[in-house]
Amino acid sequence: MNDMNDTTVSRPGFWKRLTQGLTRTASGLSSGITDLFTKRKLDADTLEDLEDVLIRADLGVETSTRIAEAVGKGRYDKSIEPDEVRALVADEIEAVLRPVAHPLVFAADIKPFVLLMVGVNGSGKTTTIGKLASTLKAQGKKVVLAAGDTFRAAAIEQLKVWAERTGASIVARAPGADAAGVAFDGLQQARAEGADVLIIDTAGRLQNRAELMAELEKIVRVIKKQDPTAPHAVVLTLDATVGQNALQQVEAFKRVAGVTGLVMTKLDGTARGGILVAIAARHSLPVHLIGVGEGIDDLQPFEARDFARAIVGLEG
Ligand SMILES: Nc1nc2c(ncn2[C@@H]2O[C@H](COP(=O)(O)OP(=O)(O)OP(=O)(O)O)[C@@H](O)[C@H]2O)c(=O)[nH]1
Repeated sequence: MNDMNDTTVSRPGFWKRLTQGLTRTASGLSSGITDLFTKRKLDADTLEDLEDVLIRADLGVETSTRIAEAVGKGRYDKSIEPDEVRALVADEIEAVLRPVAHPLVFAADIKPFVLLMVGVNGSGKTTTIGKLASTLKAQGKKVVLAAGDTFRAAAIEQLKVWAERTGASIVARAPGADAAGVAFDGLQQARAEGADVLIIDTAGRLQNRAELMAELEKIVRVIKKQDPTAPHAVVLTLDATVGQNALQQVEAFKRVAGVTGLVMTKLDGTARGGILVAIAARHSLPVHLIGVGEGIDDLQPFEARDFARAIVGLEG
């Protein structure tokens, strides 16, 4: 089995990118906690304020309430250091995230392993495909990319660039072509080449949900004609900056495409990175990777403890 945790980035480099990327969320949470617990006792009021700080970072009402309760347990009317509160909050967040932190595993006994990438336009699908393709190539795997976002010429071009960069094969047709046809050809080529992994890009026009649904369903149908067990993974990319809207996207793509795991990008672009915690609490879907910056190296394996500590501004 191969997973995406085979990272060449060193631990200090990884931690630096993560904390830098999460600065906006961390400073909101960290200073919120400092303001609340400096020279103040822990009581119902401070806990309510703590809950508000957590909700403002988009952790969701339910999770925020639970965390505030856990922090308060056995500590009423005592003074408590902000750092202790940060540590308690981080522990609670880690407990929510630990069950969902799973690397994307490409089972070696499935050949080709078919990965369907879904997500709205601009959510980071292409960057994720590039990252996965280069990691797989570095592991000596043979990869085929299928340019199934036939709606936009730029999407096809971008994927071609990634194929060139990583040495993956690519199957593409002209803009406007049938996406399911591209997926079908992609699987055929992957089989003919004896490829290990086929990654299929798809369009993400959520504004036309009926059409998108029909297109994704058709892609899945034609893939199954060649391999009834495929797709073996359906990964949804989510842009963290859309906030609560991300929860609706998860619902929609779960229904349409049977999502098996998530990648959350652009956590560096928001002070509300707690949305990942809200999604984890609500959907229990595996989170494979997180994006904390523009570069491909900013797309990192998702580690529950590191994320939990980084978003409250604690050291690793
Ligand atoms: N700041 C930041 N930018 C990111 C991150 N991930 C992706 N991006 C940028 O977001 C933009 C969209 O990413 P793409 O990978 O092209 O997204 P896509 O979903 O394929 O988008 P389309 O090709 O437009 O459908 C690009 O400019 C990326 O560089 C991230 O974690 N942080």
